[in-house]
Amino acid sequence: MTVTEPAPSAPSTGRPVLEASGVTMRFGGLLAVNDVNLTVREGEIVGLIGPNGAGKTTFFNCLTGLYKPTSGQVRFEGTPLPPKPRAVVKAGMARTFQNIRLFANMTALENVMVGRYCRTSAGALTSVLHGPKYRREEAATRARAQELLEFVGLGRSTEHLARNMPYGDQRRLEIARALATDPKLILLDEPTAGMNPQETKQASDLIFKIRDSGLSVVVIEHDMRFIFNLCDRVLCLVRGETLIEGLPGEVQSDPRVIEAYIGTGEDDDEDESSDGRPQDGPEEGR
Ligand SMILES: Nc1ncnc2c1ncn2[C@@H]1O[C@H](COP(=O)(O)OP(=O)(O)OP(=O)(O)O)[C@@H](O)[C@H]1O
Repeated sequence: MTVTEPAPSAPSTGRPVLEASGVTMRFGGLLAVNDVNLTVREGEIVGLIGPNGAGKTTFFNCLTGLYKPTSGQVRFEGTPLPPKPRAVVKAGMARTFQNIRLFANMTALENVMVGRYCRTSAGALTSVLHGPKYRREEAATRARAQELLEFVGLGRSTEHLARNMPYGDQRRLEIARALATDPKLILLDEPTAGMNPQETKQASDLIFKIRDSGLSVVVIEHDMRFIFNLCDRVLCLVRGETLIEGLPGEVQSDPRVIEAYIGTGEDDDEDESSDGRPQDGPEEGR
């Protein structure tokens, strides 16, 4: 796992935005996440890595209110977060999903406008009557959505239907929609999955730009080069538990991390594909 470019410098010790303590999630007899702690500070980019089934997405789901953790607590800017997705978004936390979840038959602009509605105040009646308040808010929502599309590099695709957009653009559109909720923290679940190297580079540039605009970022990825070049800190989960949390260089060189991904060699017959590559290994620089 070698990295050619240096990792960005670690941010100053900003205020904690997100504090997860002792988060545990059990599905019947399966302990998917076990006593995981994570603090994300203002302006930080934190990476979450681990082999398939390590509990990364389950942990994200606990942070964003999709799952009520079996035990543990999630605090956002010092206040406990109720395990409800809407409350989490209102508090200032947005996310994207491993599998793209856009409104396929809506335009890029409409998709981003949908994300914006959690911050508008026009009630149902005002919306139906299309009164002046509704029209003012609608115009502001449209303008902000346009601005966000430009921010993510999709300024020329506003009227394209989401389903007709290239894969990398759809991922960027999802990020724009998440940004439309005015988050302080954004969680990205495998933002470069299926991307070619050029799209991956653009994704990393966009995440730096998001951080530079004042947000904190947590990102799940299997692409190790991407993670170690991007993040200020990295948390590695294995079988639902924290294996190590530290600076990218520390995590990258920890033999337990390498072992967790590629195994000790004892199970080679089971773990390797026919061409000898580990099936569940880190996808470096894909
Ligand atoms: N809703 C659920 N019900 C039961 N088991 C689940 C559920 N969601 C996840 N799991 C199990 O919890 C464990 C952790 O899964 P999770 O998807 O969080 O891992 P991951 O690290 O995100 O994996 P990947 O990198 O493959 O996306 C796995 O064993 C998975 O099968």
